[in-house]
Amino acid sequence: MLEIKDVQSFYGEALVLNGVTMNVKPGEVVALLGRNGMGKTTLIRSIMCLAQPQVRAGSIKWNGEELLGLKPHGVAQRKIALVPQGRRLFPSLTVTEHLTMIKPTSVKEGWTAEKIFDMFPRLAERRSHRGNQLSGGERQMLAVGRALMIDPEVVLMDEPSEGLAPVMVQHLETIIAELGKTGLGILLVEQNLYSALAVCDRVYVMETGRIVHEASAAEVRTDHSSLMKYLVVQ
Ligand SMILES: Nc1ncnc2c1ncn2[C@@H]1O[C@H](COP(=O)(O)OP(=O)(O)OP(=O)(O)O)[C@@H](O)[C@H]1O
Repeated sequence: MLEIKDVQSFYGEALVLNGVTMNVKPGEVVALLGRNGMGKTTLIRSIMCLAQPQVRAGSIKWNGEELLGLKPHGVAQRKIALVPQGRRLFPSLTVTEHLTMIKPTSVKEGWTAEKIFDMFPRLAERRSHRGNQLSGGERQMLAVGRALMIDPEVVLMDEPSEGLAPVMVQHLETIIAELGKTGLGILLVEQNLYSALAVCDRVYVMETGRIVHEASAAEVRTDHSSLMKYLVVQ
């Protein structure tokens, strides 16, 4: 289980996360909602121990072990994967190379490039295409596939549906729901309430660096009037 407690994160002297407490249990799809600039990406970066922001208070524990102070590759070694905002692919590497640079083809355990291609047939068709030759949807599929190649127990997804056509968003929702059923924990950063509700079990809402609301997805589906002031409605 991922347990975030009273986290305060700074960029320079600017306090951006001000006492964030939340958790993600195994097999749970948890949505972190909030408008632009509220601190969602900062929380993801804090969990991954990326160089910025600086976490100056609180704890981020994974199965009881403190993550703060680790290097990002140490976080990844603990089976925590990131699908970053903007996908961050290598323009000159092929689809296959993006996957096999994480795990060589000789390793047959866990996720393999072939299993990723089974999940995303479109990527299989494009396996020899380079990062800069892919559409936005294909890039997002590859970003998810690449994250899975570390055989994660939890995946942090930073606005994976951003900029995608509605049909791609639906495809991605199906994949996220299926992954959740396999026992993977997923922290899904979203701005769109309805997109999050299509897949998640639980919802947190962030506003200016604080969690201002927590509810089960079932509660929010029944009545989300109290959340609307915090969210983008599309
Ligand atoms: N590298 C940085 N240096 C200084 N301030 C930053 C940096 N990155 C983000 N911020 C500021 O921190 C605040 C939170 O940003 P963050 O990117 O975490 O928000 P967000 O909720 O993920 O929004 P978005 O959906 O736009 O990504 C914003 O005020 C932003 O301007």
